[in-house]
Amino acid sequence: MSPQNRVPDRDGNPRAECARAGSLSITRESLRLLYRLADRPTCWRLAAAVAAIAASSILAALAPLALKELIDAVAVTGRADLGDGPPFALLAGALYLAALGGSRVLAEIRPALTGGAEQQLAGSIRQAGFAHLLRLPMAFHHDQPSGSLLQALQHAGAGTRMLLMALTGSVLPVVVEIACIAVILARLDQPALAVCILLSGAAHAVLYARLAAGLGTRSRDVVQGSARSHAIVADHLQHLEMVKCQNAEPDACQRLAESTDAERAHWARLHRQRSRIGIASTGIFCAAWACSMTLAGLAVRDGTLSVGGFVLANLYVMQLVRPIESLGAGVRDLVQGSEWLRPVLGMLNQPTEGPALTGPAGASSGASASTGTAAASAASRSSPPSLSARSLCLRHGDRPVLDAVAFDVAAGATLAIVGPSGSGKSSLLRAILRLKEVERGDLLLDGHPIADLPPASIRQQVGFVAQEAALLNASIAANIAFGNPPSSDAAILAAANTAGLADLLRSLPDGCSTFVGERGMKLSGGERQRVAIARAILRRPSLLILDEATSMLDAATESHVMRNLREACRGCTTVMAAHRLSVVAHADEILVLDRGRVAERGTHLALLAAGGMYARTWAMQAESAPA
Ligand SMILES: Nc1ncnc2c1ncn2[C@@H]1O[C@H](COP(=O)(O)OP(=O)(O)OP(=O)(O)O)[C@@H](O)[C@H]1O
Repeated sequence: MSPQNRVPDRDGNPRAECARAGSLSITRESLRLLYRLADRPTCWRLAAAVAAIAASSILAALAPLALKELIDAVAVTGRADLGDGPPFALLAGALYLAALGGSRVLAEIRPALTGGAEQQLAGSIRQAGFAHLLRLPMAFHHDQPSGSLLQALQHAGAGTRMLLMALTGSVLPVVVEIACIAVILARLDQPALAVCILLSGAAHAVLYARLAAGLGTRSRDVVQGSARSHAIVADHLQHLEMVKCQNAEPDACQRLAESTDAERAHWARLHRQRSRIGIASTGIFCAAWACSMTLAGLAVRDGTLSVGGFVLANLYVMQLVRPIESLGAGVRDLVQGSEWLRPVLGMLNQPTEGPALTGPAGASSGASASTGTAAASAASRSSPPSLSARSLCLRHGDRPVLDAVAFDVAAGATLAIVGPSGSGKSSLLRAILRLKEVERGDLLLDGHPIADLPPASIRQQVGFVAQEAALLNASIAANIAFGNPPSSDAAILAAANTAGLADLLRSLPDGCSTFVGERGMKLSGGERQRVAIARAILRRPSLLILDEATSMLDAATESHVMRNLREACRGCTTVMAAHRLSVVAHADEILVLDRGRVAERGTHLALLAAGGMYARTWAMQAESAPA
């Protein structure tokens, strides 16, 4: 299957094989995944739980045998002989109680053993899912609401618990118990009775196999519905300011209400399907019980079965109710738990961008990070790469974005990309970072096709400042240090000062320790951009990529920050996109993009002299600039 086919749909379910696989194969895949993730203590705990379950089930199955002996002894002597010595009836009674009690005690030990295993596996699956999500290409994330991904990770934990509960609490004990009962019933030497019970078992198997498929579909609908609702909540919370300014709170609530209604309908269908299985199971049991008792009664009348044997047959048939009900519940939970895990399995089946780097983030980009000023850090960075493009074509889905773009940037030189909005500037920068794959042509880093280089090894040498500064809900210092080699407070402060944050930090009571809020909402747009620039400076990149990095700064601050940035990253190869042409005037070459094609190229002065698109834009901006 080609990678494109593995891109997920908008409902949170990958369009990979996983989304089409039947419930049974999803259950198999879920169990394989849990097996891979189980650590040694969990394996031991589960092995002990299985042993306890098997012993409990065997004791439960044997208990009626002791009762039969007790009843037969009483029936033969007419009374339970409590006279001389330990009588047989007393022994049989004691064994009956011991078997019942032992079975219960062992059954109670199971949750204590499986509880720890459930916690470990649920935690590990979330960890594995999150780690994998981070390594999936941006194309996956562009098509996937983050709320539904979050919900998929949560469902994975719940699904894991449900699967383990179903296996260790229902399916496994019941299978052992039914096997024991089958052996005992066979030894009663009542073939008609045995056939009757076997037929009932077969009918149940057919019932579960047929209804489990329907249950899988209903469970999948519930999971998708819930993912949709989560995506709606996350989407509106992330854009709360816009929702408020649009007075759109009722619209947002309405969207969630519609999704919740659909979800409720899916749940109702799931519950109906579960009830259908339960009712059909009870019907089969009643028919089997009526047949068995009729046959056992006839055998007692004909003298081929003792009274104890009749009671035993009755007990076992009755005792089959609970296991068969448990088995039904177990199968239902197994199917449902697997469906809860399906989205994460789908995610884990998606091919990642390439191997992640091991060791601390940015570790190789310079070990002397902890002390330096910007100048010292510039000296310690690895040598800058050259960058070139030949006939580069790129598309987003069916839309061509770049067409036959070519350029050469020597090591340490600066290439600027300008052009109207939507002309493909950001897409080109993302192609260099391998956040977007090239469709045709070559993009070469130091002569190596970027498509052949692991994304992590490219990004390790890059300092990237995006159009919208991405800040985590942490302190300013933590945001500057994020993903960079371990740095001292002095180095972080130096980077912040270089990025023009000195005045801001002085004005904040907590300085660099000030929390910036979710997505940096407690800072202004320009402050967020400067924190992102400080992060890039601290990285001591050999390749600097700036996408409208200073678009939110006033002209004076922009010129000050850009001067500092050039000084701090002196010697870096730089590729920058900007609308404000004054920012790119110093570049060694300026590429003017128009609808994905290179319309003009040259230095600032050459482009002005050419009197084309660049010169017209320059004149327009000069006119509107404040004196
Ligand atoms: N993930 C995406 N999926 C589909 N189309 C996209 C995606 N990202 C960008 N595009 C489209 O690609 C085209 C180029 O976008 P790009 O962001 O590269 O332009 P730009 O020159 O950087 O624009 P701006 O100056 O406004 O930032 C646009 O028409 C845009 O709609």
